Amino acid sequence: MVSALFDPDRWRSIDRFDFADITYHRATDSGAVRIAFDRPAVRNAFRPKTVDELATALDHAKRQTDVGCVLLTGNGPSPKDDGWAFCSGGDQSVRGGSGYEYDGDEGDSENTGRLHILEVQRAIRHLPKPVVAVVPGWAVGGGHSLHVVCDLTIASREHAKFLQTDPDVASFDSGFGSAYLAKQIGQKKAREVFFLGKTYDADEAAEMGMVNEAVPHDELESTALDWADRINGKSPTAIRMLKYGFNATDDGMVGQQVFAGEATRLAYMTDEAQEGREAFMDGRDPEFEDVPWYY
Ligand SMILES: CC(C)(COP(=O)(O)OP(=O)(O)OC[C@H]1O[C@@H](n2cnc3c(N)ncnc32)[C@H](O)[C@@H]1OP(=O)(O)O)[C@@H](O)C(=O)NCCC(=O)NCCSC(=O)CCC(=O)c1ccccc1C(=O)O
Repeated sequence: MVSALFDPDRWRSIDRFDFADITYHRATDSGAVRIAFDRPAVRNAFRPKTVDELATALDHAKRQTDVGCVLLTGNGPSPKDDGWAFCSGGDQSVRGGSGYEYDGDEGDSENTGRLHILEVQRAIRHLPKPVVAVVPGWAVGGGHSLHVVCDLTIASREHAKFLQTDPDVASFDSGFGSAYLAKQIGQKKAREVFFLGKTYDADEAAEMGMVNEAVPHDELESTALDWADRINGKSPTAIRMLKYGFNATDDGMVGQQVFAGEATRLAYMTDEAQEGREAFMDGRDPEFEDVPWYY
């Protein structure tokens, strides 16, 4: 069993990868993929191997031109105590002096500590399609930050719990996990999340503005798939440009670069751009006289 909330009739496994810490599935009847943390015994904490696998799955999902939505979730419940989790952040048992450490020779170079969950945050942020955090239980520490950076969050009314423990374990996500959270729920509330470390349920998190909707636990994944279907019914170009437009105001020159890159792609699709390229290849001056100066 992948997860108690997983409907095997609606997903097929993507077998080309040999993942140990995550599961990766493609929806049978919609343009969605499901990436799930698969370490329920430790509340789906991530170790460097988990982060590598996440990055690989996200990159694969990015390249699927018939996939318009990524669902990121956590499998469960825990075989130890039936507890549910989205993700409890970095696995503290493998945290070394300079970051999270690979087990033995898992890493491909020197076993220096890694903090590359931040690269996964950026991958989610820059993915040219929405990523939905599907939260069946605890979202804690770096797991909380992941839900924050996702485009949408849907949460189990019965089991989802949101908690920031970063300052308890002397960690600090001073990027998306906190500063972007403040854009979602306001400065006072975001500071409360980090400075007081209170636990919020799904309804409270929705009220605060960091969760889009709290739904019954049993309906969590089917509702998430409904959202994916809604997204897939819309214009891929419009959704992509909207995502990058939402990002751009907070992402500085990188946000502008990503947005401008997609604008360039659209421009490349015009006769005007074809003329520029063909003129260069023909060794002649380009003829732009017929191109209107749109207003
Ligand atoms: C998640 C809890 C609140 C759940 O509590 P509870 O339901 O009572 O369950 P427990 O009995 O505590 O846990 C069950 C079982 O799981 C193990 N476990 C849980 N979380 C972790 C974890 N993160 N690492 C390792 N193991 C974990 C727990 O030990 C139990 O094991 P048993 O063998 O059964 O006893 C609660 O568990 C909890 O508070 N967990 C710790 C949460 C935490 O502090 N996470 C780390 C925050 S820091 C972080 O995530 C850094 C991320 C990062 O890489 C980063 C890097 C650079 C800049 C920023 C960041 C960033 O923050 O993103």
